Amino acid sequence: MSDVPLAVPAQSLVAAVIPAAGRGVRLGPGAPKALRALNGTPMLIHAVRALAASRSVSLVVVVSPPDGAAEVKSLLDAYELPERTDFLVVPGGESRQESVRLGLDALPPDHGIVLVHDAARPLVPVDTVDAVIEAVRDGARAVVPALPLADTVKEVEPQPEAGPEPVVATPDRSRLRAVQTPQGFDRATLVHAHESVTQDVTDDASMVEQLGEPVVCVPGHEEAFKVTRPLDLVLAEAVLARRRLNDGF
Ligand SMILES: Nc1ccn([C@@H]2O[C@H](COP(=O)(O)OP(=O)(O)OP(=O)(O)O)[C@@H](O)[C@H]2O)c(=O)n1
Ligand SMILES: C[C@](O)(CO)[C@H](O)COP(=O)(O)O
Repeated sequence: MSDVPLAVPAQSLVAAVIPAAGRGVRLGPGAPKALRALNGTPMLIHAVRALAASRSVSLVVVVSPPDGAAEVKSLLDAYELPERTDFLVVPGGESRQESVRLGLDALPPDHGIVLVHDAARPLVPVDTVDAVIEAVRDGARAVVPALPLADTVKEVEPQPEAGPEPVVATPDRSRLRAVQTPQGFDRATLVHAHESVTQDVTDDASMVEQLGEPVVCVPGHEEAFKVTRPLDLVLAEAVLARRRLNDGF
């Protein structure tokens, strides 16, 4: 366990860091993934609106592609966003982990709760954002939204060449969860994790786990899926179309 004291008063301000510096290699050729359009609006703007929809989030720090800070600032100026929320843009790094750290470095001192949310999860519902914040306010150091798995999962022995991979094990699916973002943290715990863990990780909560600190899951949401491959764009636009129908415009 770390000796970082837990100090999240009920009225702590909440900041969201949105890593958006990835190239989107798995999506195929084109602009950096966060800047590609979903129904005519950049994915990043959908993600920023999704986080700023929470009345608890007073600051959003966007971590832009390394040479894209000016373009991202122009986008934030061009699209309608809630006036109660402040926005900052900082250039990102080579890995998601580095981009998140650069976002954390830019936070002003007065925000005690930090959410980290992938720009690539543009459709997360506000109820999921609020559930994560509430769990941190209730005393958790690290909170991840998560869903049970729909598929059986096999552990395999990866092969150097393409070809059949021997199965090593079939983990008990009932104990596995697919985790999403926003992941929510007591700020001091997350900063300490980013200062201490040097190993490559794929999410922020696993850095907190490496400190020996508890991480808890709250229910995630199907619409918080990550836009990773081309088919995910089709799904995202279908979700937006369904929302427009449900909203009656
Ligand atoms: N150097 C990086 C790499 C990723 N990300 C961000 O981390 C989130 C999750 O990453 P992922 O979905 O893997 O995005 P990409 O790295 O862009 O995708 P790919 O691996 O296909 O290139 C995305 O919002 C992405 O912009 C980032 O800020 N900085
Ligand atoms: C952080 C994350 O979205 C949680 O599921 C995921 O680990 C990011 O992985 P990626 O391969 O960098 O997209």
